[in-house]
Amino acid sequence: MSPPQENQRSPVGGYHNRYSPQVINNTQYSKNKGSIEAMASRKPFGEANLNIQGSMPAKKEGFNRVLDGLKKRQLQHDFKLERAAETYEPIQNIGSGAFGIVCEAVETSSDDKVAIKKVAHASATPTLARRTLREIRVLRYIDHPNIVTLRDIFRTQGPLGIDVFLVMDLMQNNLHHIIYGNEEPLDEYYINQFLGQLLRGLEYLHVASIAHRDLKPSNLLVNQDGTLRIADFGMAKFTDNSSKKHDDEEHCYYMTQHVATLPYRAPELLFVLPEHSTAVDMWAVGCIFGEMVTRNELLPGRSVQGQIKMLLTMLGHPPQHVIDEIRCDRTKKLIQDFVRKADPDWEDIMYCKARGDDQIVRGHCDTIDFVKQLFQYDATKRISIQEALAHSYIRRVIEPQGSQKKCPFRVKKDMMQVEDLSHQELIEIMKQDVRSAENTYNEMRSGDSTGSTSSDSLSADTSGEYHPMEQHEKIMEDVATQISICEPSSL
Ligand SMILES: Nc1ncnc2c1ncn2[C@@H]1O[C@H](COP(=O)(O)OP(=O)(O)OP(=O)(O)O)[C@@H](O)[C@H]1O
Repeated sequence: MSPPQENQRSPVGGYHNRYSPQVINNTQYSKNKGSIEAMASRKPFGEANLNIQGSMPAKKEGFNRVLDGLKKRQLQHDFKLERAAETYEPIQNIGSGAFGIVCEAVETSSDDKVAIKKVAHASATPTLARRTLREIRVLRYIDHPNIVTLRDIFRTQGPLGIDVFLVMDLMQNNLHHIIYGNEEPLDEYYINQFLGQLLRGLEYLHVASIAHRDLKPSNLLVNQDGTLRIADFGMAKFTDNSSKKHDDEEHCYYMTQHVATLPYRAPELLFVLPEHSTAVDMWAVGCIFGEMVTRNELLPGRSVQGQIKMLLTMLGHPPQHVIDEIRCDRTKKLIQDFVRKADPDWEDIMYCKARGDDQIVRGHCDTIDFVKQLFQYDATKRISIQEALAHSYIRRVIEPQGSQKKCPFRVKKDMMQVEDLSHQELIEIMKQDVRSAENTYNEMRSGDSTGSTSSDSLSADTSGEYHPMEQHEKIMEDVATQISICEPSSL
């Protein structure tokens, strides 16, 4: 059966489900060819056989009609766009997470396909408001080929507060589906390409001291041409010394609320260590890389305690100085009482997890060393993004790129502010941000290139008791003194 075409009607009615488990065509699979020469002999990446196939069984017509009707009603219920209904027409639900529902839609003026993420009642709790503001503030000024593109923001008034809608470029799939959508492990070529793009997207963020903090395969979106973009910035955070007091609170939060996805959670979050930074993402990179190679989660814990035991079993004990820093007595005791295991043999771990088919790791010292460096218990010893990009394994398998654009300085400043706001302030600033973004995007759509910036719009609105712009500027001043970086052009 030939693969369904994009937007072809599927046997069950509605559009072909491009989000069902997908397949990488392995016709180009060639074991042990990880070098740049081997990559060069392949088709250009844009033409690669990254085939997307539907896997929905045919169902009876009547049943399908009912099902379609129900889905349509659910979509209409979830995506009441109010004024924005003139601009966007929702087509189908394509994904949901703990905080958002995402639909595919068409921008009526351009016929472009977009993804709309709805964060329902975003103002209802401080956690939701902070998550939403973080996502808005990271994505608004970011422009990078490996980070999802935000096209528009708007809000509606829902029964439990504000519903915020983020409109993004539509991506066709996510890495989770791609890893598990095939019987065979992922082609080594794609593993390296995905890893390279993930590292480049992270470099852009980490250089600006922004940690994503929720990296996992389902948050890495992938298109048919193999482009990978990092998505879901609800946990993203500016990480420097000045945010330590919040880290303390968040460590407890992590322990109790299970915010970040456990199998990708770094030990400093899991063990309640005093500090964490962009290094948490590098641990997750190790987990994602291992998962691409083995088609199995490397550290699949299902509870905080289970995850800690999983680490101890697979990776052995943390060094004593790391244990000494743990402030949660229960965690400390759990680790101290746990039977000591030998240090990990990464070749064996990958081999065992891959059920004996790990062509990428077997016999490659540099790959093993790369993995070891990512799984350092001590975050200060863990490989940084720059070290990872300079590592011999990465240099062997990924073509070097020229110098990258810098993340705008305003993103750092805006992100810093998010962590200091009370619930009420979060709501006010979120409204301000959405309003100013709406203006900017509307002006861009209507071709007005003199569109006001966020600061213009914010300062224009000074009604009411609370003055976010004053607060904003004060924090900017503080940040400017705290961070000794001078980038006047991006201010
Ligand atoms: N731009 C996009 N294009 C296509 N699909 C997308 C896009 N953005 C998100 N998705 C899909 O929607 C799903 C949910 O989105 P997202 O992860 O942002 O929501 P969330 O509630 O914040 O998730 P989580 O529970 O991981 O925190 C994703 O796994 C992805 O498959």
